[in-house]
Amino acid sequence: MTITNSSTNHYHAALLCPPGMGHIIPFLELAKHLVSHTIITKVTLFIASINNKSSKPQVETNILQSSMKQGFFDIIHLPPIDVPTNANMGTKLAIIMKESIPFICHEISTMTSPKPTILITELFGSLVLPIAEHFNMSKFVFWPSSAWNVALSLHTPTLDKVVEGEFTDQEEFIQIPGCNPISPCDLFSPFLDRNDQLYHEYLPMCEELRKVDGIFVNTFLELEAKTILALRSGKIYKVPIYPIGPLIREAKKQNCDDENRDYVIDWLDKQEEESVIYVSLGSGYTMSHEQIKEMALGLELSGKKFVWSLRPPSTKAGNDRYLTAGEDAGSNGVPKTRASVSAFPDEFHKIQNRGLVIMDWAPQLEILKHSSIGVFVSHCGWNSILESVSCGVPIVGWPLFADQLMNAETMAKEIGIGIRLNVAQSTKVVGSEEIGKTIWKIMDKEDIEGCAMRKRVKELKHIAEKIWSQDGPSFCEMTNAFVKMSHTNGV
Ligand SMILES: O=c1ccn([C@@H]2O[C@H](COP(=O)(O)OP(=O)(O)O[C@H]3O[C@H](CO)[C@@H](O)[C@H](O)[C@H]3O)[C@@H](O)[C@H]2O)c(=O)[nH]1
Repeated sequence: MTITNSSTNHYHAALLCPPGMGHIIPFLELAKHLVSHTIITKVTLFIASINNKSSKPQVETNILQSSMKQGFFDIIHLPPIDVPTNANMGTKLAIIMKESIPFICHEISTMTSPKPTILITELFGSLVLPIAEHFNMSKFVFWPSSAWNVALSLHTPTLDKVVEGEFTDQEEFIQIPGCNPISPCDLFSPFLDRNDQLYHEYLPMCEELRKVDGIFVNTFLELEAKTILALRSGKIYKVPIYPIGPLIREAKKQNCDDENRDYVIDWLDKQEEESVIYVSLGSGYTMSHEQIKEMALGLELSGKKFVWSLRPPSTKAGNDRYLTAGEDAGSNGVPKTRASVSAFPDEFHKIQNRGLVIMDWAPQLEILKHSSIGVFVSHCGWNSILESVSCGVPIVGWPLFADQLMNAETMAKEIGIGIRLNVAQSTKVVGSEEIGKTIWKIMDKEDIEGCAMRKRVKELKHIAEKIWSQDGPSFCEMTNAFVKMSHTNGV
């Protein structure tokens, strides 16, 4: 794309990222892509943090250190903020971002060459956006989740006026102009209780979202065409939408222990093509005893080999991070050498010798990229969905909370690359039979639906490969955003 004269100004973009790996990973990718974009000369990434007693996960430190070493952009850690321990994560994030405002203002006011002219943050940081006006900066939101989720948040101030009673008690699906309707059961945390502090934090964030110069969404047209077109039609609210995904890490740059990484990859090298299941329910979630039991039985029923990234309940991972389920096992299948795995149920021993359990940070992208992986059992965090798409791996979705229920629905229905598991509403657990038969269906070479999903995800993989090339669609979307900004704001 040719950039017009008025857009040849070079900008300094300040990025404000909430704490947590699900946010930090896509923000680092956004920062790298901005730096490599010709219109942006400098990027500063502010990372907010929570004041808690436990130290930062080693992997977070490793990932940030390796980005700093590359020296493409500056990283500023904001002072840790105290939050009530009993508050839910959404409320904690809102408090952290609001209380970080004085520190961000101080940092921005001291920056001189060049002064930051663009502020980009996430939904939870949107309450910080009014400071952009004070510093004469353009303001953008970066959305590390689906376009459907953007549509819901943009429509929330309208829904707030027309929906009576609790959202979750509605008998009808929630309608958003031009988009797929949303089941009240799939709405994320702020919608669960309109009297809760979180809803009162969330509503003004949605109002701020309506005032930005643009929303960068980590998605692309072929993934969510219907929703992106609805957003762009202005029927929901007139805000410029820029799909700039998929922003995901390179498979080579996984920040985990090399020896452990080699152990997993060597094991995968010995397996047949598309024969292994990869299981991971996210970077922070700890499975319950009951969930582990059903998953273990489900893996057994599937009859396939597996790699399972697992955080056991109420325990910390020990030093020895990788084990085959059988190798270190005692008579009941519980590995003897690890006090921490005493939390595993007996069902675990039924799958011994069939797979590999990773008790710490898994090299997820490298695993997904490996030709032996045939399916990903995922909690449907948006980064995981994008990574699976980019590696051409179909998904079995076990959504747990937050946006994951809507993500799983999009993954299965709009994107068409997998199946969402049925979760028992009372226990929030999926039965082993459901897990086993769904895995089987997706991996079965004879199953027509399974074949269609595998074909679709491979097509999307090829599209995703070219999307960030120079003059590829996502590169051009980013250019468009800054060209429009310079015309509108005259910066
Ligand atoms: O052992 C692990 C576990 C995770 N990851 C990586 O960590 C990221 C996890 O991101 P995601 O799949 O989005 O899960 P969460 O960390 O749970 O993400 C949070 O942030 C997402 C983006 O906003 C939301 O969609 C989720 O609901 C929310 O829980 C991905 O890049 C994974 O590759 C690893 O590399 N190794």
